[in-house]
Amino acid sequence: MSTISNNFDAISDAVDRVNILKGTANVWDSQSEFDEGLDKTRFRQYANACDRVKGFYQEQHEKQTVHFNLEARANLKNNVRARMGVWEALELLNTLIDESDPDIDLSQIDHLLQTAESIRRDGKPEWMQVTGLVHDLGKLLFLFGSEGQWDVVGDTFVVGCRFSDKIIYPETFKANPDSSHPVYSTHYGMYEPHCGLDNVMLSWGHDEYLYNVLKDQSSLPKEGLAMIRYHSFYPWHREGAYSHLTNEEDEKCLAAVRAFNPYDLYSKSDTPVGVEAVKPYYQALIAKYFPPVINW
Ligand SMILES: O[C@H]1[C@H](O)[C@@H](O)[C@H](O)[C@@H](O)[C@H]1O
Ligand SMILES: [Fe+2]
Ligand SMILES: [Fe+2]
Repeated sequence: MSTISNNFDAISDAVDRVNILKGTANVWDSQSEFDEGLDKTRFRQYANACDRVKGFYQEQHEKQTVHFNLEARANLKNNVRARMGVWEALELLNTLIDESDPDIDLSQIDHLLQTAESIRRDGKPEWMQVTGLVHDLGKLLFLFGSEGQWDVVGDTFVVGCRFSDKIIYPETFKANPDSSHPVYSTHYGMYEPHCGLDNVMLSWGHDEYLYNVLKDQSSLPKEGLAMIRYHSFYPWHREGAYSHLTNEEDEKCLAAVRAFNPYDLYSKSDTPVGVEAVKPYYQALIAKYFPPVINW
């Protein structure tokens, strides 16, 4: 009996995968609308970023300790911060100006719509468009009693092992007490070799928070959830750090996260999208992938 039901599970998983990829053979195409005519070198220029950005990372790199990260996760489990739908969340987030971002002058709803629209223009599947639409909604943490922006926005990195020199402003970690911790300052730190990203603690912020909210409250495929969870993990997805901790499963996620990245980063050069014009389209997509009310 159990074999039959296991078989059913396996078949329905396979059908789900086929449906996800059906008609979307180009999901991981490296070609995107940003491949021509855009000067990509003008993004993420941290060496000559303004003091706001430098100050942000100074504070973040000092305060993201293992101790803080354990507390943040415990706090997440014990609380529901708000109950609202995705569109309402988008509108609420619009009040935040992200201090970590050297490239954005627009509001968060503009950024999310630009990301989603650029994915849509490239003919990518609906689940990826809607992932683009929501990927930064975790920044709502800022309105839910975060300690500042340093525990909400910015690039992420692994805590609990030596801070990688592939993280931006690596010298600022000197001020983090974990830099001189007998375990956390070592190559593997508190981890086993190739334990997989699912078993490491990434610095707490909007990615990890939103992943935790949506993993049980959406029908996004695992690739979409990986895009959300790792989109700020530039030391890994762009710089190739942490290969001593990752496993084969992470390689599959990496392809998804890399496919997503250009839409997140380079759409910041686009002109703003008219919210009202695209609202009905995205509200229909939201209804397909999320319940009407989410526990945040
Ligand atoms: O400043 C940005 C911004 O906060 C993004 O939302 C995040 O995903 C990036 O990694 C970060 O560098
Ligand atoms: Fe983000
Ligand atoms: Fe983003």
